[in-house]
Amino acid sequence: MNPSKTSEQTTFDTIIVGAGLSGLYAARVLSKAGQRVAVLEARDRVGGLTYSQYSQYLGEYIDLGGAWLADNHTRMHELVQEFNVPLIRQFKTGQEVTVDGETRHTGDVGSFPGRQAALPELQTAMAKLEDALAGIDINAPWTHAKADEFDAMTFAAWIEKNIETPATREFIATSTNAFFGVMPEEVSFLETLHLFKTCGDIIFMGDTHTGGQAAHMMGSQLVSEGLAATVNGVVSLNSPVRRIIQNDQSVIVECDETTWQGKQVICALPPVMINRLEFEPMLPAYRRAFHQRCPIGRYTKAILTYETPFWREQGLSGLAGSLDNGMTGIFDLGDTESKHGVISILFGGEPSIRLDDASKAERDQIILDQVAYALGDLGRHPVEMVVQQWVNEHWSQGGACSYMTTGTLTTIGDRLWQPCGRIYWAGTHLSRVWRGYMEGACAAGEAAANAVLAAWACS
Ligand SMILES: Cc1cc2nc3c(=O)[nH]c(=O)nc-3n(C[C@H](O)[C@H](O)[C@H](O)COP(=O)(O)OP(=O)(O)OC[C@H]3O[C@@H](n4cnc5c(N)ncnc54)[C@H](O)[C@@H]3O)c2cc1C
Repeated sequence: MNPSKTSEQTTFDTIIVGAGLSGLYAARVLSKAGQRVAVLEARDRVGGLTYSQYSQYLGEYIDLGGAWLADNHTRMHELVQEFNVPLIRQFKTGQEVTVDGETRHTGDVGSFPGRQAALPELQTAMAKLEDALAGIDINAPWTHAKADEFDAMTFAAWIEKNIETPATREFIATSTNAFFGVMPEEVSFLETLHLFKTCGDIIFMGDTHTGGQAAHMMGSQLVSEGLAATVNGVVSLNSPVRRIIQNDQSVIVECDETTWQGKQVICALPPVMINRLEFEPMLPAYRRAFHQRCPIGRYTKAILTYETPFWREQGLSGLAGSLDNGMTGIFDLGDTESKHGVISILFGGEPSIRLDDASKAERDQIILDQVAYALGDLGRHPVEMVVQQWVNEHWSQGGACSYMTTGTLTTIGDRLWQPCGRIYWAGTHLSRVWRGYMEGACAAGEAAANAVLAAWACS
């Protein structure tokens, strides 16, 4: 797929930087419209934050990045069907577990076991949050009546001000850790509201019936591979982009040993990765400020495989959460007929921090301890265990979502979607639906491609 490694220029209509779902979806829209496209990817694979490995033991793919879909992830569902990617409804028969240190609380799925102290104030807290959410315009969150106040405070500050019970505070605080890999102390409250609003609401995001955790793929990277195979042009792997030069007529995109020319470029990278690129001329100050004020969250995900789904025999569903931030969540990845057991355990935001700098042995021990506390001691003996620490991935620097710090949305929010000359922007962080999710990545890619096509039609 790579053009020869020379300094020869290769000319396309649009150059797309990044072969994650967003870049590839943009490539799909442009290809269908008849454009010739080059997608340049730094890694030796497509898919970005979707990354699948084949398990010899299970005879199927396991996912170390994005996997779950809500029923209203329409673009992703179409792709899943088109590329025959296995999709399993979330198994949820049996009891749910909440661990608090080594103590295990059990209850019906959705009954918040172990969270009794949080429940009396939970309804009031949720009503306050819903109230704030109601005023958010997805296309212009900076127009909220309290935009300045909300953007000057972190989500943690809002929780502190509005929720009295420590247990309820803790419960609400887990949401950004879990859904975006971001601690409430790190993110603007206005930005938090926008993130939630693009996904529907906070309850729907964690819902296992039709919401954010309704069904999961076994092989999400197959979607990106399918998209890459249908690009009208080139997908060039091992091609880290270093510099983007634009003038009145065209853009030149430089990799280490190749140079690409196009009429415009779509940059489909998270801001932390855009910060590493050189632009000539320099990007406007507001755009540089945005990229500097939009870090990415922390996610570590592990998949553990067992001879049998032993927890089911004990009446457990395999769904588990944590009261003390020991981990974020455990999910059973099997279907009702599964012979083998397979679970996913996620450490998002705060729970991920203690894994980030741990040795491999310490990290694995923490993971196995958490599984054992939730599902029992048999959890210490997986047949296979694969761990992905996204903060330590050179070409991602974290996951799942880029988030804006305080004061960013209100100062530069209204220009986030604007192209800078011939440079257009994509990536899930710019989506108006399901920001931070695979659906959001596709939607942002589609929006950027449509903007390119609109400009093309006028030229
Ligand atoms: C552990 C984990 C679990 C998740 N779970 C879910 C889930 O269940 N459901 C869901 O919907 N979403 C989930 N997500 C989020 C989802 O995977 C992402 O939102 C989505 O894949 C992001 O796509 P993207 O194209 O915007 O960005 P990315 O996937 O980050 O794509 C950017 C691409 O650019 C490349 N790149 C970087 N720098 C350069 C450069 N200089 N030159 C060329 N290429 C470069 C990268 O290698 C990458 O391929 C999860 C993410 C993680 C990490």
